[in-house]
Amino acid sequence: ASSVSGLARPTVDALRAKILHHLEYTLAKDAGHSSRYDWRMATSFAIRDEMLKPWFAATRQTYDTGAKRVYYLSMEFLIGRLLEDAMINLGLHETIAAALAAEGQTLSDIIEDEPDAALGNGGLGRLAACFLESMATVGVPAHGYGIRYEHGLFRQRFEGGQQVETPEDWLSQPHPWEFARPEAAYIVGFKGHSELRRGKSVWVPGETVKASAYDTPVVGWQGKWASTLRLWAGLPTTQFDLERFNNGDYTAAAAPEALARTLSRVLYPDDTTPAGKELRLKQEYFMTSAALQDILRRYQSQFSTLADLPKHVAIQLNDTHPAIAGPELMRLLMDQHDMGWDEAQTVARATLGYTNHTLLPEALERWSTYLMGSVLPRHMEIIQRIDEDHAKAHKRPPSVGIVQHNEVKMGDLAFIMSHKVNGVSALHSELVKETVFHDLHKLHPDRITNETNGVTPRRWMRLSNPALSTLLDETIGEGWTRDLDHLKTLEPFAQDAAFREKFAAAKRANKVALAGWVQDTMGIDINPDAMFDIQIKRLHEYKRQLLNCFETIALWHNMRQTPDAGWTPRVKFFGGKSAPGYFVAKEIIHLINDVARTINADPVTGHLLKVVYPPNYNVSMAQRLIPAADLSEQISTAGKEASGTGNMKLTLNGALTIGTLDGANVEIRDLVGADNFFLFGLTADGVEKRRKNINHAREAIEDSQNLRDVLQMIVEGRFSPEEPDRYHGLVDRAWHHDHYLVAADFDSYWEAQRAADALYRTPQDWNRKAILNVARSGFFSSDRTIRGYMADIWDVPSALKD
Ligand SMILES: CCc1ccc([C@H](C)CC(=O)N[C@@H]2O[C@H](CO)[C@@H](O)[C@H](O)[C@H]2O)cc1
Repeated sequence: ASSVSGLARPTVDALRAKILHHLEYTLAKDAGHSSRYDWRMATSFAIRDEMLKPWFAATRQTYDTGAKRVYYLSMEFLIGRLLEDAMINLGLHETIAAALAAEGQTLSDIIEDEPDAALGNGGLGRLAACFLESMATVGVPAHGYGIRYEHGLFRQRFEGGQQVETPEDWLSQPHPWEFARPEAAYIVGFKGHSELRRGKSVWVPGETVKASAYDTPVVGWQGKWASTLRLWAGLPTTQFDLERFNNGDYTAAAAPEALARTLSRVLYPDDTTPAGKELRLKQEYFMTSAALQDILRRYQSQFSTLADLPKHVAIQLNDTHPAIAGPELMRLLMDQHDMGWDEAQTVARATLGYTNHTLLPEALERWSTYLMGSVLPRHMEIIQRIDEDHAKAHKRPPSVGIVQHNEVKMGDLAFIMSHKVNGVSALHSELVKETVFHDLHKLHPDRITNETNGVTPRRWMRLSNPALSTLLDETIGEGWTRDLDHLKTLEPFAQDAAFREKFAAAKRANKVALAGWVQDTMGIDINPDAMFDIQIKRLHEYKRQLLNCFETIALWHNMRQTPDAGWTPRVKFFGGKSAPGYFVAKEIIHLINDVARTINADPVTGHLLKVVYPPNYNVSMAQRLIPAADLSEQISTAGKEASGTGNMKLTLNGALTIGTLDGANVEIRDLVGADNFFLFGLTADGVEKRRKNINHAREAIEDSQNLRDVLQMIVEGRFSPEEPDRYHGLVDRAWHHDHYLVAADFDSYWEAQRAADALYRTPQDWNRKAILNVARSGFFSSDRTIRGYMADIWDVPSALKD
């Protein structure tokens, strides 16, 4: 296989010299007086130097060949740490470890010292990060465009069991993986008005900022190719106002700077309900406009005819957050490049693709026409006219329309301005056709397609789970890292007792490591032979952490009554942040922590059940928890989780799933086999039907002794003796406003959990099923997902010749 760089790997001594070089010449530190930070930075710069080769080569080849480019526009990139990922993809992990050891440094300590780049909320942001790495591995000439937030997703800590947020400040230390690109800067306007000049609309912005670029290379597996993540920072367009400063009006003097920086100051921490704030709309336009200006500048440096843009450029919108791209691309083509209306619309539509990641009505962005009209007056004009064109071209039912009830529906705008729209799992894409875009689907029956999500096996297996990865390499060779379908060859080993032993040993080693970390960081003693039952994801009612919490209480209650009944010991892990303003989710966090405090202090069940909720769940913590999981909790109300990606990561790391027929759970179960999956609960259709019975919760509770006991204990303050009525609201909602059918699914969930208990007591059967889960989940590689986008949406070939 030819790699663009095709260069030999540096030796231990060469890398050791490089690290010492950077320590001395880049950090101006002498090895004897260097902190862990210094060693991390020097090591990062040494690795970064190795990333430049494939990066330059990929960039050069793309220019030389005039290859079609892919641009991924996203308000979020949940990257995590980069040092170890870069080492793994460059095949330098052992080499660096040896080089550092020779200098008395421990690689794992240096890796731990790196802050997560938490530039995202959850699934959508992490998917974007996995896609960048997969595009670099598959060989797609790709750029990601986003915002260089000074503050990523908030830090979570618990005070009295309640979530408290503090600002995240990953940039308080220099970030070694970015290159400032001050030459790549664009003016972005806001407000003002648009006027007709010689029959042409011209926008006169009321305020402007400068978007300045920072580039981070993302190398693929074996350093054969690389993609670029370009993040924009806000800078003032006006000079520092010295005169005002000299007149002592310091704040006014600094105002332009402050205003500009607010655009890239902080990530909005909502992952379902749009904040609907003006600053958020400005952030979305800021990122999108800078990206499109940069894309057209690069395009025109290679090609002359803008009408051919769709032949050479594919732009993917990561949800509606960059949906202003439709009107903005048309504005640039018309107002700055004199293209006609119809041609500009056709060119834009042929270039754009839109991915929908949620069906939750409250998550669909709608901007008031007033706000859109005041912040982006020219775009409001263009949106109106796009809507009129669409109305003229299609006999539309009243429900269809971008502008309705004084709101701009960004979903409809993205749909109408894209040549392809996709959902993120087979079930979700069908539900998108039947619900959120039902009428538009009728008008454009071939526009919606499906691209089931995936995850990168480099970070989520080879990096996170070296124990399993080494076992796979020894058993089926290491080809799986580039082509995850190779896992299929593992299938026969499920029947091999010796292999099952080794597989179980790898899992147990990860569980022992996690138990040590839980002891060190939380002082909780957990048994590594207990079943590690893990639910890690953002806190949201539809994800039903509450159902898991209710089952935990019921299990504890039953264990207490018959502690010697041969219960399967369990450790329940929870991990996840709630949006700061999401009161109900924060109450669920409080209850889980109150339940954990009570159960973990109970001597009767101490050896049978523990509940662990480490604060500040993030990418790096996921990498620590997932390899140690036995049971993966994917228990959302059917029809609500668009796909899920944690479910894929846990399956690929040998966990069995307990889940509903929702999102990608459906495809996981189809591939791993129904008898290797703990299914429970209503289907998406079943949910709609059951909801029609307004007493569905009360009836279910009255039918379930277990659930009634649980609610009784909670309402009595069993878990909040210091405030017995703390959860009266929560219990009332469980009886009367159980929108996500926690009660209706409780008993079947309980049964499924007991089935998991029983299987866990027969390790041979458990491990055989776990091995089959790994062997049959190669489909969930984000490389396969990217190849789907390349074929179905972007029409882009790989730049790598195999
Ligand atoms: C504007 C507020 C906001 C911010 C983010 C979002 C995202 C769409 C929420 C999200 O992360 N969705 C998740 O996307 C994953 C990747 O496709 C899916 O696997 C998850 O099922 C979906 O919830 C919605 C609304």
